Amino acid sequence: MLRIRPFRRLWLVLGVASFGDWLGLLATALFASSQVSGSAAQGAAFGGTIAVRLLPALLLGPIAGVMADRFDRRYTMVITDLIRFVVYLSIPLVPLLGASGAVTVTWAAIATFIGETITLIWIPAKEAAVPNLIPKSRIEVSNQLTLVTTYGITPVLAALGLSALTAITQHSGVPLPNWAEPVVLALYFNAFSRLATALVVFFGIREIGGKSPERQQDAQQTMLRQFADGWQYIGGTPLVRGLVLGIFGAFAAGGIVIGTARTFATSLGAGEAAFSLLFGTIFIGLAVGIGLGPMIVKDLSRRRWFGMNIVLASASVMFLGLAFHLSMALVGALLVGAGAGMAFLAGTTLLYGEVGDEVRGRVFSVVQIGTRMVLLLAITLSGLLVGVGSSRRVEIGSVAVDVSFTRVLLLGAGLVGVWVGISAFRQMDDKRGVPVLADLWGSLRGRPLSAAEPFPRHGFFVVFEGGEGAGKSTQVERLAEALRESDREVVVTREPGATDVGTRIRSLVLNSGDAAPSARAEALLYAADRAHHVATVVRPALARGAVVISDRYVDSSLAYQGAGRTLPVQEISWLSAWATGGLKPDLVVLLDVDPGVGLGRVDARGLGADRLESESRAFHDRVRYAFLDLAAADPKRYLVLDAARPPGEIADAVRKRVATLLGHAGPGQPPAAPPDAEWHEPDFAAVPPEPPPGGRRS
Ligand SMILES: Nc1ncnc2c1ncn2[C@@H]1O[C@H](COP(=O)(O)OP(=O)(O)OP(=O)(O)O)[C@@H](O)[C@H]1O
Ligand SMILES: Cc1cn([C@H]2C[C@H](O)[C@@H](COP(=O)(O)O)O2)c(=O)[nH]c1=O
Repeated sequence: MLRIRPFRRLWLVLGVASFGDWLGLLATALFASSQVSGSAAQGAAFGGTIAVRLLPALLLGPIAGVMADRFDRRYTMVITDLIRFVVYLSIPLVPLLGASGAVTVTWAAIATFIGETITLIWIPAKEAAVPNLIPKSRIEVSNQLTLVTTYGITPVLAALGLSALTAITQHSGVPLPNWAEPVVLALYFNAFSRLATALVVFFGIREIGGKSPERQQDAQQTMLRQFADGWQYIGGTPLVRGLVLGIFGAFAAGGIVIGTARTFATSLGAGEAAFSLLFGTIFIGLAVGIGLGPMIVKDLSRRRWFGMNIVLASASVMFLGLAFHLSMALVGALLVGAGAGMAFLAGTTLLYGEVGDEVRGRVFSVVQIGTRMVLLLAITLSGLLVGVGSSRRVEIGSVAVDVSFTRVLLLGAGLVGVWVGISAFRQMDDKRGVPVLADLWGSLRGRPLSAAEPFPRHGFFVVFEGGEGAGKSTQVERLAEALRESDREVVVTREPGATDVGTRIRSLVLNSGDAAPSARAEALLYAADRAHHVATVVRPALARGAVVISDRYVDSSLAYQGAGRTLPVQEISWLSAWATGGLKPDLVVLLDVDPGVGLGRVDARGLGADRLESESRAFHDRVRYAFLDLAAADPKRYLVLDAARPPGEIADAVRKRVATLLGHAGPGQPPAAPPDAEWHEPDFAAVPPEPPPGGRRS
């Protein structure tokens, strides 16, 4: 709790300063345009002042981050704020000293330029300092608060406040002295808000000061070396590189929509008002995404969420390209904003948490400058490109749509963004082996799936599945014999019952007489056996480089407890993913046999039937078709064989497939074709009533 206090103080003062900044931006532009006459000159003064605010990013950007990492951040923030106070205060004071309109405008532009340049040093120092003030678990909330305040509340308040003040003074009819004009008052507010920040940081947030030993050591290097190291760190750290590129991608998506919005609105047959609506909707989406996103997805992995949001924003840009009605376009714009906002929030939160203190200033400087540049470039380039080519009117039924280059641009940009998002997702996925949609759905419902456990996997994992008496044990032994002839270590195992714990579980589920577990308890018992089996037998063997051959694995639970007992299959899938830490087999050999034939073989052994073998024929039919459905959903991973064929033929087919998969990999080497990372999502909604077509088996 104590550690949060300084941050609260900082947040409050940053809110006021941000309000001052927005007020200053609007006021300086209005002030400059009010000093000259003629609409052209006023337009140039207004636009020029805003452009001047973006220019310093290009010039000072590269060294701003180095300064934030090199010097004491508290002093950096205080000194830069004091300079800004003086510079901003000078803007309304110059005309009071009798300067002409032209001199005043020129000075307003120069002062804005200096102020913005100084801001570029202040922001990385602040961004780098914030994570040192708050516990890691609170970073997202505080980041959320800061983003909403900076980009949502304060710009709106500034615009409303300024226009309200102007309206009141205009309607009152009382002539005001120059120094009390609303715009001038706003400029004073902007200047004094910087003074307030400097004082609070200096006297109230001393925690920002000082340097870690790593930063002290880094400061021995030249600034050029530190600058080069910063770029090397960003380029050479996959997570940081992915995050930075992803954030740029999200801003590019927003920029393209803004740049094309005017032409796009016209192509929808709507006018200026539609443009403003689209523009405003993006910002509403942004605020909604940043404000509500974390509450909705709850504990979903932020790395995954980041990639998902880039995909959401980009897919929404594509949707915009296809929209033929304003209502569709508004939905698209809302989703673009929400996706971009959530991606920005997740990305910056991850950066706060993952990037070390000694290099944080440089990373945030790149993010800050890069996003400005990308936004500016995307708006300008897309604004220029929309003029290319002519548009055609296409009629689809009763709807007429203008097919223009704007739409092509939106579709193309969206497609590239989707690709970037998927790549980012793949690069930084921390839950490999956990199905994406199930994970998302689970998180929305408050039950996120845990991440796949990383481990050095050098071996090969084959699983035999099938109904009762299909011949699994027979084929497991045959394959093991064949593989043992090579130099490989072969581990033969089974579920349930491969361990001491498993033996007890096996007798509980299969031979418990009248004390039979309920369906859910049964599912949990199989999962418990599996968790222990994977942790103590399968993973260690795979880590050693062995070939592990298991008689039954996860699919048995999906088929028996899911389809057989009719428990929700997705929940059984979650349970298994959790129990196994996301471990999937490289190959599943499914021995498919008519339950009548299989149970007949079991009967012929004369050992009696266990609890599951004694289930109804309908139960075993459901199990059979569930296995076949699982294989059909992921054909690359499965080898489906007709278990009525002679054992020797089946063994040959299995041996061949295993040899192909092991390829030329020697003992202790991973298989030639590494398995993909995710569980397929079973869907047993429709169990086929008739026997499977022969084509599904080899
Ligand atoms: N392809 C086959 N054709 C005919 N009989 C077979 C075939 N494969 C195995 N059998 C016989 O069927 C019986 C069951 O075989 P096996 O124990 O290998 O099956 P299983 O699938 O492991 O059975 P369970 O479901 O009980 O674990 C055994 O008596 C075995 O000799
Ligand atoms: C792993 C697993 C197994 N079962 C059932 C399937 C069989 O009836 C028995 C196992 O015995 P077998 O000797 O391998 O035939 O248990 C299940 O219902 N769920 C599972 O996850």
